[in-house]
Amino acid sequence: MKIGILTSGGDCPGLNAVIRGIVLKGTQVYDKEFVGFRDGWRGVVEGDIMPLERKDIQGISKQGGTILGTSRTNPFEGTNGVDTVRENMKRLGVDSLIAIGGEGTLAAAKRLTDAGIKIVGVPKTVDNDLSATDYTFGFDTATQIATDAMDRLRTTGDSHGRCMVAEVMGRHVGWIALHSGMAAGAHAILIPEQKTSMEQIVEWVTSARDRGRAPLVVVAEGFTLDTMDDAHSERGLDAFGRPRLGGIGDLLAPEIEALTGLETRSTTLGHIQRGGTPSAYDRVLATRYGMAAVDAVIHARWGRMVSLSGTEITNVAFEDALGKLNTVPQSRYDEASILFG
Ligand SMILES: Nc1ncnc2c1ncn2[C@@H]1O[C@H](COP(=O)(O)OP(=O)(O)OP(=O)(O)O)[C@@H](O)[C@H]1O
Ligand SMILES: O=P(O)(O)OC[C@H]1O[C@](O)(CO)[C@@H](O)[C@@H]1O
Ligand SMILES: [Mg+2]
Repeated sequence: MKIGILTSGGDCPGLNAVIRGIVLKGTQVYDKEFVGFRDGWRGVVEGDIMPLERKDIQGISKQGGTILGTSRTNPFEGTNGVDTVRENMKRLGVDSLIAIGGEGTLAAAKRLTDAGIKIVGVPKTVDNDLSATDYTFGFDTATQIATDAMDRLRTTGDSHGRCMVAEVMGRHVGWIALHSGMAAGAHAILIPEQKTSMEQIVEWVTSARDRGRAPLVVVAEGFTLDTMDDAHSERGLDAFGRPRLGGIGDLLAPEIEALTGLETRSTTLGHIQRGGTPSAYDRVLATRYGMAAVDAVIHARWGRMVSLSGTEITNVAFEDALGKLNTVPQSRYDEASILFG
């Protein structure tokens, strides 16, 4: 019987390194066979597979994206999800699945596991919003890309004496904003966990300006002002019916300019943060996750996700990873806020 691999949810750098780690250890150490399901749960529901032999994964750990493709397909929508998945797996000679994804993918994996499908999870997401693991792969690379972009925004901001607003990803949590903002020396970091007033933002911006600095404001896409009920969304719904975020930076910039008199520009980094080659850290973490996921399959650790604890790779039950999001703790925000203004 074969082991099936899928990548689901938003892509991120390091997915291919996980796939390579799984297939290399699985073929060389355990003599197992693998297939890849195309485009996340879509491939599982539609029985769309591609071969995954050793030759198929050569040299891919440095490649961004995922050779399997990904989607936000809901395996339970419009079909009798569990029966369809079970029948497809049986027909294709696939005994178990390794699902590489974020909290949404793993929530679907948990529902399938509860119904008897054999699944092991691997935590992926640039947002770093999964609990029960110290880090998800993809976060380090995204943070580095955002930091590089902010370094560039600062030189042009300095030249023109402008306030620069940099919008980064982070639907529910502000990890990318916090880390890239700290690394780039931002004068304000705005995250979903901390509603903030326009008055406070203006105070930070003017304080930096009055010291002769060109202020840098970093904002996560999921941030809300204290006057807003929901995160800013003007781009419709995603495949799972959730609002697509993005645009809060464009909303804030003219308000900052109007209230401070300081010329202000906004840049949304968007999917640039998810593209390109993974950092060395993410390649190593992803490869170790992949190899540990095969171990978990061999030891029948169904319904569990490999996770990073300190420097060790261990594994945790899906419910421990999914119970709550890995939000930025108040203490981390308070620590960073000493640097604002
Ligand atoms: N609670 C759930 N039950 C069943 N399926 C779900 C659930 N949550 C999400 N899914 C399915 O899994 C897909 C992937 O989830 P989602 O879009 O949240 O990405 P993710 O795996 O969290 O990764 P990322 O956040 O990095 O993009 C969703 O589009 C949806 O079809
Ligand atoms: O690629 P899409 O579907 O536009 O999704 C964007 C979302 O995916 C993420 O990159 C990862 O969950 C979020 O930060 C962002 O809100
Ligand atoms: Mg997610």
